[in-house]
Amino acid sequence: MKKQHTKGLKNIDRRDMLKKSSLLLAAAPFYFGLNSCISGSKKNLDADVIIIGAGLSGLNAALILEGAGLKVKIVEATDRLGGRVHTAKEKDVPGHPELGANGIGGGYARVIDAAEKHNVKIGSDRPRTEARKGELIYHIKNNFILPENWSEHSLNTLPEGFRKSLPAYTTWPMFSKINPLPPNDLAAWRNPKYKDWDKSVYLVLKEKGFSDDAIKLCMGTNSSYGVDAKNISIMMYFQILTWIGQQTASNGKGGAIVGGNQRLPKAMGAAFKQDILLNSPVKSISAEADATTITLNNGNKLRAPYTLVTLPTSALRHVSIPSCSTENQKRGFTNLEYTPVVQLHFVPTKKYWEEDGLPPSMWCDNLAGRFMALKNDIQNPDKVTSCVAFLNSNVAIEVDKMNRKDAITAVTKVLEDIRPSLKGALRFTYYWTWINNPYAGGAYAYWQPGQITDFANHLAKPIGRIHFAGEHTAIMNRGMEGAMESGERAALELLNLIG
Ligand SMILES: Cc1cc2nc3c(=O)[nH]c(=O)nc-3n(C[C@H](O)[C@H](O)[C@H](O)COP(=O)(O)OP(=O)(O)OC[C@H]3O[C@@H](n4cnc5c(N)ncnc54)[C@H](O)[C@@H]3O)c2cc1C
Repeated sequence: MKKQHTKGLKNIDRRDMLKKSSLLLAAAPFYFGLNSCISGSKKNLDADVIIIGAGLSGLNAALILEGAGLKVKIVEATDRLGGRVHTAKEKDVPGHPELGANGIGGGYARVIDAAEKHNVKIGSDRPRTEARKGELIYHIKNNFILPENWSEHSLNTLPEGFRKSLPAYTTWPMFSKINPLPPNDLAAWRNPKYKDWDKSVYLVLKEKGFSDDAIKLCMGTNSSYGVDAKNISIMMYFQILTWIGQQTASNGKGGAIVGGNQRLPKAMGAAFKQDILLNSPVKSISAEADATTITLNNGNKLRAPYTLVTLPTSALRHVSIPSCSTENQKRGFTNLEYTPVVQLHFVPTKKYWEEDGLPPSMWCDNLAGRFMALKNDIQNPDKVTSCVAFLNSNVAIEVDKMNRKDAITAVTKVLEDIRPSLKGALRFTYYWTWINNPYAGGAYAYWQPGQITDFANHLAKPIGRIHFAGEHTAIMNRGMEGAMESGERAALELLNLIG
């Protein structure tokens, strides 16, 4: 019997890819292999394909190519697999919250299939990076505001018709109402037909009567995407909404990997039988007529007929590559930015929320960001295991510019100033930045006005024998599923060429 998650989304966007891949894989033993299929000089080749980056996109591509009989080598800059899937170690933060990807959608067909195949369990009871319902208070312009008091509060500057919605959720229903994309066409966001919508969220909110103050509150404070309303395209929100609609329609069971999402890339890495070079940052990639050469920071070189690059553009900017295939691609590699995220983790040493009677978690318009009391002990679901100051957008950038010690001092001071019960109630445990990190450069790609029209369809264009994958090149999906989709697309692209 087919499992629930094999219905829905998977049928929409995987049908063609899988048809193609099953034909190719069936033919694999006869056609693939270093000596049978690579033209040109075969001397000094280290693999058929070198894959740079051991995130989900690189690992998925590697397993598909290995399954087709190719010799594949993965080269990874850091000492671990998973990239932006990164679970905190229990010794660093009790409850091991996710530092990177958190939720797995019910329609994440590839992620769910991979979890099943590699024997990691997806549980609906997941460690969280957000507060539970009823456990959050807003802290705006130095005032505590309970969600139930927001609609009538004097600091509520939202226009009529929006006043009842909380700042973090105000714009979504309206964006949903004006979303021009067809609900079943997950690729439509890149269709030039809709290019007039590739404009800033700011412009749209102004047209709807939002003041600058209200826009800053809703889109420039703890914003999950980008930095502020002026530098984000509303088309990206339409894409997210269309995709979420499909995720919901799939009726699948999502959640998170039991024991931490990082178990998935770890299991995928264990299933891959060939070499994975860790601690091996790549510094340059060059392409000749019949081969590609990658040079590591330590000077070592590897050669293969094809290289697949899975780095976010922010990390790729540190790597020297040949000229782009188009000017649009060059602009994309240069300008596509990643959402700023910094996290400071603490362990509560007393129940500060009982002392002042306020909810334990706070949504703040200052350096404390989203301060969340996390309950990540599945055996003991009411226990606050740790707290995180989850900083997005401008506050993340501000804190990231400080040295680590000053950042911890500054955020702790703000927390203690706004909420005296936190004085002496927090033991700092762990600091993590996705910004000041040469191998990430931010959490996930966000599209600025005009960028989707300019280069979304160019980012994945091969430069000679160098191919590209990664979440930012995904067409139908986002996040982890987008990474898996892109790895699959790139692997099939290579198999088509090599076969
Ligand atoms: C805070 C946060 C929250 C998120 N929440 C969610 C969520 O709830 N749900 C969801 O689906 N997704 C979420 N995501 C997004 C998701 O994690 C990513 O989209 C996905 O993991 C990206 O995979 P990737 O393979 O494309 O890139 P990456 O995982 O970034 O892989 C690229 C790899 O390349 C390596 N690398 C970089 N430079 C070099 C170099 N020079 N040489 C060699 N290797 C290099 C990196 O170390 C990395 O391992 C979140 C991400 C973050 C950071």
